Amino acid sequence: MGMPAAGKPRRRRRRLLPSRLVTLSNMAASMARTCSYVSRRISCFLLKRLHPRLALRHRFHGSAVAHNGLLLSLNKRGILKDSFPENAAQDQLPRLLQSGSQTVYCGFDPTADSLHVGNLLALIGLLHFRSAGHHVLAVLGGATAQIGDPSGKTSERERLSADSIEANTHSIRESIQRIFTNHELYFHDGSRELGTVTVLNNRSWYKDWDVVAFLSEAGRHFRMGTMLSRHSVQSRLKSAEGMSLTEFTYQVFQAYDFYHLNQIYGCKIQLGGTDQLGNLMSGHEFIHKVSGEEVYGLTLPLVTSSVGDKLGKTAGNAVWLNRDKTSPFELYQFFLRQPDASVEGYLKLFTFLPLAEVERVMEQQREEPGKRLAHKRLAAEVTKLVYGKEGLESAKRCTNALYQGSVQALEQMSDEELQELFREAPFHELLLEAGTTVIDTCRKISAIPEGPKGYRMVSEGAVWINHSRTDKPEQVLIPKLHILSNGLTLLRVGKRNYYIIKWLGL
Ligand SMILES: N[C@@H](Cc1ccc(O)cc1)C(=O)O
Repeated sequence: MGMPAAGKPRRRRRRLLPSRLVTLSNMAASMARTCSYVSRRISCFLLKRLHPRLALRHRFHGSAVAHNGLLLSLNKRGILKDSFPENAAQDQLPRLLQSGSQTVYCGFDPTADSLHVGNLLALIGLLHFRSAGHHVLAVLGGATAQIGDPSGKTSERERLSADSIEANTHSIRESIQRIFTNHELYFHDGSRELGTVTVLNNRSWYKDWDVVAFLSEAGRHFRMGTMLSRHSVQSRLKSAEGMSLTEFTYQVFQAYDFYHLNQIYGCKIQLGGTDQLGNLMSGHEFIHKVSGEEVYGLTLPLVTSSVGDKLGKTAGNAVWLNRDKTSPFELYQFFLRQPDASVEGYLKLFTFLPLAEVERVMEQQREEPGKRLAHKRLAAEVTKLVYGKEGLESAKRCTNALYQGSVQALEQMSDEELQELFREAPFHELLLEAGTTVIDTCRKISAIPEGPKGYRMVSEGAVWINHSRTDKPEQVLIPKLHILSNGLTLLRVGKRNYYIIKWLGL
């Protein structure tokens, strides 16, 4: 039997899954039935192995989950933008959330080797659902990254090799898991049972499909007119470059993902950025046609800086969520430096502080703006979520070493932290020769202009070594004072130009 034609009255229809998955999910479902008759224990064990989500749904059924007011609270924090179908956020969705634990998903295409702060809001959105007892699926688009989402892009992405997608998937999976773990460790008060989290890769379900079967079965439920009407398609069709068939089909894959997750995990809610609305709609329509299930899309706002730039993309320098690209110190500094006008909004979006606490922090900030308490709280909360307690300590240590003049913090820094600091300050390795002076050192690393001008800069007090002003150019470097016990010298010229010297041959 083929797929029923689109638009026919709804009834229970055959599942649109590649044969191996059909077998798996049918098996799981029939085992669920068997559970109630035969040995519950054994079957549930097998069921859980085959189909962990089904088993969890049983386990959470009836547990004290906090669904009430979740959407309201997300709305107050500014985390929600639109829902699809429109108005669902006022009516059907709150009812659905109150009826018991739901499964919510959000997808991330591994087109780079790390997520960036722009993706953080989607993860935080998932975590709010998790805190309220709902189950969370983070889907890595190992397959969809090969297609390339045209949403929000003005030109087609370069094709990514399978190897780089694989490597990207690996490091993004690590960061998502780290953030989920940090949330559980540091931001969960234990008063409620957290929902589960599962990280999936959509390659795992496309590898079972052959292309002809996929087009023949899933493809026929998509209408060209609707697909062409999507904003992501329209804007690209008008461009000189146009759009490839590959990109055009992207919405089919994301729609099918939602369908798959709905069938296998009972997932009824998908989160995505505002640019994802078209893809969410495609999923909703597809699922509705094929299985008659009602599902929902929720969009999160695009976070921009006070001057309208995409958050974290200022001056072409993205702020990443992997330590080898953006250190805890850099992430901390990024949030610390946000303009005053953005801080309250960011505290609501990027931290889990209760709104009353945000209000209190802002009150303190208004009383003593110079202390920048709100900025510090924001930076600390985000750094702890992304890099954990250790990461936050490291960020503070680096901040103290670099900006607060703490020699002790400088001496305590680990190699990793030093490397991370070197990303901000140039790093030089120099051989320590007998009689090396302050001016020799400054010249070797080109920290001062050549000739008498540079000499004058030192004697007039523009140069600081390990946080002490050093205005004697001919002074010979003294170990312990100018060279720290870890073989380092931190040199500053003027207010902001830092140089780090690692002395060799000590
Ligand atoms: N299209 C999404 C990523 C995504 C991938 C697969 C999905 O099933 C869902 C979302 C984006 O580019 O942000």
